Amino acid sequence: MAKPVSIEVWNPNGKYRVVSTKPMPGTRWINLLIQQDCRVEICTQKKTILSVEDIIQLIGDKCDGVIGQLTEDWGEELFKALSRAGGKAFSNMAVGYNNVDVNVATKYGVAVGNTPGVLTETTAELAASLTLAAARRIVEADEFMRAGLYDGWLPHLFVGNLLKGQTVGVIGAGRIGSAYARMMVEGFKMNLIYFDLYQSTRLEKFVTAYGEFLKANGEKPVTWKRASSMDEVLQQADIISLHPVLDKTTYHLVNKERLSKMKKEAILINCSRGPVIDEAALVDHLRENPMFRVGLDVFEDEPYMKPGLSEMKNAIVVPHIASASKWTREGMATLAALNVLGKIKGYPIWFDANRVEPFLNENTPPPAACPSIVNAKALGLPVSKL
Ligand SMILES: NC(=O)C1=CN([C@@H]2O[C@H](COP(=O)(O)OP(=O)(O)OC[C@H]3O[C@@H](n4cnc5c(N)ncnc54)[C@H](O)[C@@H]3O)[C@@H](O)[C@H]2O)C=CC1
Ligand SMILES: O=C(O)C(=O)CO
Repeated sequence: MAKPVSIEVWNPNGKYRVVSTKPMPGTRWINLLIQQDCRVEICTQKKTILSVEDIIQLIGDKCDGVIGQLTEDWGEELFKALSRAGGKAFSNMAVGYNNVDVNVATKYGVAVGNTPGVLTETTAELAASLTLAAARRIVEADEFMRAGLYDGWLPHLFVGNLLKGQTVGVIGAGRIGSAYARMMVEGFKMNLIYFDLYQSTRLEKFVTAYGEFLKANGEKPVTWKRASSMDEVLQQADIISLHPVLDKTTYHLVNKERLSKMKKEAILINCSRGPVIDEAALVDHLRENPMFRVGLDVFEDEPYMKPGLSEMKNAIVVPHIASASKWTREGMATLAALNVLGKIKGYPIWFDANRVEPFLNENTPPPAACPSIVNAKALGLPVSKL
């Protein structure tokens, strides 16, 4: 028998029981649920990653919906328990939902929500930060200063890479990949090469227009290219940033063979999901190519790193913080709560998951809709006409 899990309860007499497996930033999400007659139970257990058994306990005998985290394994056992407790909705507090078996959720009639859009710029900014930190060797230089090793300016001290005029490669030019590409093109006048299964017309138009602007001002225009294969990006780009979803097609997308195709002094950034890179192969590559650098926000076996990675001077590692700005995290909590609430109340699905701003305006009530339900079509849920 698993140990009881500690919880905090809001609005104990609410009609609908909604469980959040973690305390989440801000209070708007709690207030929105309470205003619509929900009893909100927040797990306060001091344990970073809850087990399936812990969550089954939290679900209990009656539960209308759950807000969960990307660290949790939402598969057969949890959706069965949720459905048995009368649950209709689950939402990840994340845009990525590779921790959720959506087919199983659909089988049990449970809607699966995610939180797109609100984290796009914040995540792209972290990818840009890692790019700059890797290009200019900021972490190494900081460690050097703190160790008291600086004894005067030297022509060769921490020489890194100039971004201006170089080529930035983006794999997965969706919301975040496109936002990152724009930052690097506009901010550092880099040329763009991207690979995605779909054409990103908006991104291409942006780079074209910015190139024309530069030309009109007597500067060298930036350019863009849609690559016909991922390898083309790896061979041509000086900086490569990974932004695809994690699924069967993107598991170990960057492996030993592909690493060997990249330039010896290239910089690789990953703010998508750890398993997109074969991390053991990456450690070998970093060891054999000291001028090759990486900036990683995500890891193959989080929270662990593959042996050897933490010793590599040419790697910058941060603990999955790409969406960690206050506004974004509060917004993610709000979208996740509204996904669950909307399904419980029988609201339709918002017409465009890429345009969720109306749900984030704190001065107006949110639309009566679920912001983003990934299995809406499979469940035959109606779409909002708003
Ligand atoms: N590190 C972090 O904290 C965060 C990580 N993420 C990750 O970033 C991912 C992307 O998020 P969004 O940009 O909002 O999603 P999105 O759906 O807008 O973009 C993903 C893009 O990947 C492309 N893609 C899919 N398979 C591909 C393949 N085999 N090769 C090339 N491209 C492929 C899709 O066509 C799409 O354009 C999320 O699924 C999540 O895993 C998102 C937010 C924060
Ligand atoms: O949203 C996601 O997918 C994350 O990884 C955390 O923001």
